[in-house]
Amino acid sequence: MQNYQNKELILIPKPTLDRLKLYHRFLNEIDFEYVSSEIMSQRLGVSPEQIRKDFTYLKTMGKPKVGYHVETLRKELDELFGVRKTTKVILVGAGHLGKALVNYPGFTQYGIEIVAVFDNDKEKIGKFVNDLAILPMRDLRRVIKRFEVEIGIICVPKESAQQVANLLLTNGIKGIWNFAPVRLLVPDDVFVVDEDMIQSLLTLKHYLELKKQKEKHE
Ligand SMILES: NC(=O)c1ccc[n+]([C@@H]2O[C@H](COP(=O)([O-])OP(=O)(O)OC[C@H]3O[C@@H](n4cnc5c(N)ncnc54)[C@H](O)[C@@H]3O)[C@@H](O)[C@H]2O)c1
Repeated sequence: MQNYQNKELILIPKPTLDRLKLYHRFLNEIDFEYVSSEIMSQRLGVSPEQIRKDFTYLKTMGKPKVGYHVETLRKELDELFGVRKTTKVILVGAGHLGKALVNYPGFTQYGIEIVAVFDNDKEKIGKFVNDLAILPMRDLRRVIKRFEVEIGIICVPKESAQQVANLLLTNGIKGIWNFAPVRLLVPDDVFVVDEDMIQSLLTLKHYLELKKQKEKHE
């Protein structure tokens, strides 16, 4: 029952949340004092009405003819996404993708710190990715406890993903960023976000196909 209540706490619908992330990124790129929904609309391709509606989820109100105070909006969105608080993360699967993620320097800017990398391949254990030594799976519990890790990233082949997820959960992880192309089964109080670049590419391919077909018929 309690698990269900946890999920109920998310009041902002997913499409709105996705747009708020887009606005957040945009606000970090500009150095105006105020920004209007019209300007944001021109730059982001979202209608001004939609932007104003999305901002009703925040405390900040726009001023007529001036717009929104950028710094206040930025702070509020930082808070919404927990950017100013550091969240400790571990990654399992130090392969092609796992290494690329560990090597990516951009997470820290958003309050995400990868504190350890794990793998079950004896050949890899002890080797370094960036400045992190690859650890054996038996160290999982100790590291999660010591660093109070909240999120686990899964970068193992799909055949091992559920088993790795189970291990993460038994050791106290409550949020999983899953890159394996498989639907993970988890209890209700655990959040899983699936990431799939292939799906995004297929969407892009689909749009290009549509465009080609349209041009053929014109
Ligand atoms: N979501 C995306 O857009 C996207 C893009 C690329 C790859 N992937 C997926 O990410 C995963 C990793 O891809 P890759 O190319 O890096 O693979 P890879 O084979 O290079 O790396 C996988 C790593 O996982 C380790 N591993 C396997 N089973 C394990 C277990 N039970 N416990 C701990 N470690 C284990 C392996 O030793 C290896 O180091 C795959 O599931 C792949 O399909 C997703």
